[in-house]
Amino acid sequence: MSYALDMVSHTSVMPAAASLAVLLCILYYAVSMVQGKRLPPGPRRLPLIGNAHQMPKGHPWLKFTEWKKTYGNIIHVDILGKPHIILNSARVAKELLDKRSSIYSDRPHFVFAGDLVHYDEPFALQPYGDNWRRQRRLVAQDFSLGMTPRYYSLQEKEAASLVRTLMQRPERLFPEVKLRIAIIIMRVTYGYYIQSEDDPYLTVVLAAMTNFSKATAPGAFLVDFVPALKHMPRWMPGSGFLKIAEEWNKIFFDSTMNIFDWCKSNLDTGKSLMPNLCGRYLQDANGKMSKEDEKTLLWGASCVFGGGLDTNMSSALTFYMAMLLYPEVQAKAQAEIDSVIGKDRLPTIADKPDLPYIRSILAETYRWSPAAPLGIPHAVTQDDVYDGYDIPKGATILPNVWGMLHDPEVYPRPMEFDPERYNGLDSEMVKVTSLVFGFGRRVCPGIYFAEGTLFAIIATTLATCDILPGLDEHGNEVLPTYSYTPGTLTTPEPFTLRLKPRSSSSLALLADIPPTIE
Ligand code: HEM
Repeated sequence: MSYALDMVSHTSVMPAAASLAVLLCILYYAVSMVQGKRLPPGPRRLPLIGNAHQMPKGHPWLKFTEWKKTYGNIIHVDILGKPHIILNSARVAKELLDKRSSIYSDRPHFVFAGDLVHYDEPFALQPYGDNWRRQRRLVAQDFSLGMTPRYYSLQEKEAASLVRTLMQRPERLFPEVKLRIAIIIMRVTYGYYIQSEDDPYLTVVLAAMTNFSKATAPGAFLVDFVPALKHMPRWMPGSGFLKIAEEWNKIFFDSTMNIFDWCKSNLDTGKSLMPNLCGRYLQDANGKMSKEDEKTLLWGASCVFGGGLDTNMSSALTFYMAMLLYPEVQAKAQAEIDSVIGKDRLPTIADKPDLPYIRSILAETYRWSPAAPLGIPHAVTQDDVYDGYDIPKGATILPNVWGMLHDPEVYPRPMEFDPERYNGLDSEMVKVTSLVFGFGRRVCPGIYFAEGTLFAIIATTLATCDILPGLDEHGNEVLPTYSYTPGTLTTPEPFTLRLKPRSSSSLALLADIPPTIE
């Protein structure tokens, strides 16, 4: 969200005068389009660049939350002529994004990431329309509430493996959480079992995700502000970004196609483990899937990794961080598990209805630090009016989910991690999940699946271990601070922990879970 002033990257330099002229024309046009409208209030704009200079680089949700005091629940900012509407209240977000979802379900258009690298082939970034709908249906069906129990045992096994490894090698906290979540996702999407961090099917998809962050980093590519540049001849100085786009496009296509092809060709050999998303639809088609349907499945499936990895990882790490900072919460959770489940077995995901305090910890994890603090931006497809304000067609809509979940009037002492604020009531917890997983027709299709993975990690860790702070070189305990990476998806900054087995029987229970290779 820190568009503008740093926008001319080293990758997209072109003759300055020409680009400036094009930019000015576009800005003039864009500004004249919104003139005469009664836009929501917002910080004072400068000519042409609008509010670009005020957009915070790191954690814009904090600034937007602060702006709420001055401008209120619905704020307009102009970034180089592009209108952005920030929603600071859950009520307004729901009224627009849920109730008016027929016009608020588009995505902003990315020129570099979308038109050039084609990251908008998967439905998560597809414009609202038939293609989006067809892909989404396949994924949403496979991860619907009724379908996710098929994956419980996998999620439980991987949670146990995670805990076993972290007991021995706590320094692997971040990479191990990532690996275990990646294993789960690859297995349920393609039937493929990642063997190690160096697995080429994994490394290529991680490379594609890294490039995606760079490609969508606000201001990284001038072509996003001057779309005509995408037609630049390749011999012209400053066209280097076209070469980058081509390279990243290849990595992205490889990351999507190779594993899909593996799944397709290993259905009959039995190596592609069932059930899995692609395998299921391919098997149902019995070799007669049309090219078009195959393409829909290919791109739809590719969203699972992109949508599920960093988000789940962020929440799992937030949980560990919270347990270090709130040992009393940890102790209560362990007491609940001991009294409901006992010590003769590990809790399972199916035990969730009987463990309200663990459910509250999960809800509080989402609330305390939502993985996507500003959700994923929507765009509006036609002019609209709300509360007397004009919302122009094409505006980017940014729900400030972090701000909504840290509103002291709704959540007193919002920076405290306090699972008791829900009184064990699912009706209160759902108010959190109904924001954290997004809105309207775009709501996250992986919500039940994500909850399974996180519940398994939380319950297995608490049942078997005490979660203790890491030690510095002098043997002193080091507590983490609430500090998060910048970006659309945010993750805790590195911290350390130790997992101490609660008893020999908890070690034995973990040891009883078969090794993760199936
Ligand atoms: C803690 C875990 C997760 C969180 C917090 C989360 C959050 C979100 C959010 C905020 C959105 C944007 C919704 C909107 O546009 O309003 C989203 C979309 C999406 N999520 Fe998740 N997600 C999580 C896990 C997953 C998982 C496990 C999957 C795998 C199936 C997944 C797949 C997707 C997809 C494909 C979209 C795009 C939906 C669309 O554009 O139609 N997510 N998620």
